Amino acid sequence: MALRAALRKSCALTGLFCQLSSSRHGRVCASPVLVAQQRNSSTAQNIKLDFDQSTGVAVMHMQCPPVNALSLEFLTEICITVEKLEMDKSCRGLIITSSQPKVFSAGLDLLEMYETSTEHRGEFWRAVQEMWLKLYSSKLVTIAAINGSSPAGGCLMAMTCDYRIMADNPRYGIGLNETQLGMVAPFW
Ligand SMILES: CC/C=C\CCC/C=C/C(=O)SCCNC(=O)CCNC(=O)[C@H](O)C(C)(C)COP(=O)(O)OP(=O)(O)OC[C@H]1O[C@@H](n2cnc3c(N)ncnc32)[C@H](O)[C@@H]1OP(=O)(O)O
Repeated sequence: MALRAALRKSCALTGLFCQLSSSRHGRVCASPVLVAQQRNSSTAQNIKLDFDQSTGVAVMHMQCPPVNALSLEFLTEICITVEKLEMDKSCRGLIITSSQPKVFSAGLDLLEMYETSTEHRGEFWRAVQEMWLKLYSSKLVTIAAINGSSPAGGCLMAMTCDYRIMADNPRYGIGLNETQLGMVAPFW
């Protein structure tokens, strides 16, 4: 049973990798084939979603300027998008990438933790937890196409995907640097 599930995931993955290509400028991008075959395209405020029903692959472009900082609102949008895709039986895989130049995600929105109420911060951290648990436990094959810097919460997001592909550019950094900000991840 477990083996069958693993095989299913791996077959779906082969299809997903075929749709990723990288340009000479160190950017990872969805192949033009995907755009041409696209059946469904929807846009939430900070997310552009391209879903190709013929392959079952969705591409979630994060477009929350300037650096895709993960605010409560943005985290909620991400969770709702993943939930909707999971409910669609024709969707097998999800590629997460960024529309912002040079940055995949700057991590948690620092302004959400600064001079906000205890109640708001509680809601915010619950949304952080929901985001990574949702991705980590998703039945979809998930790939982070990391086309820019991805510190802290951005790294967490990428780590909770099944696979990560990062653009080969020495200017792009990735890692869990939040302790440098004096921040300790809460006990969940
Ligand atoms: C199981 C649990 C495990 C782990 C728990 C995870 C805990 C996670 C914690 C966090 O994520 S805390 C956030 C940590 N993030 C950072 O430290 C990133 C800081 N930012 C940068 O390093 C850079 O901004 C950059 C992302 C590399 C982009 O650099 P660039 O030169 O392109 O842009 P610039 O620095 O000029 O920034 C533009 C603009 O964006 C604002 N900004 C940047 N990061 C954030 C952020 N995280 N939150 C809110 N806003 C952010 C920055 O202030 C600039 O705004 P301005 O134009 O108004 O000045």
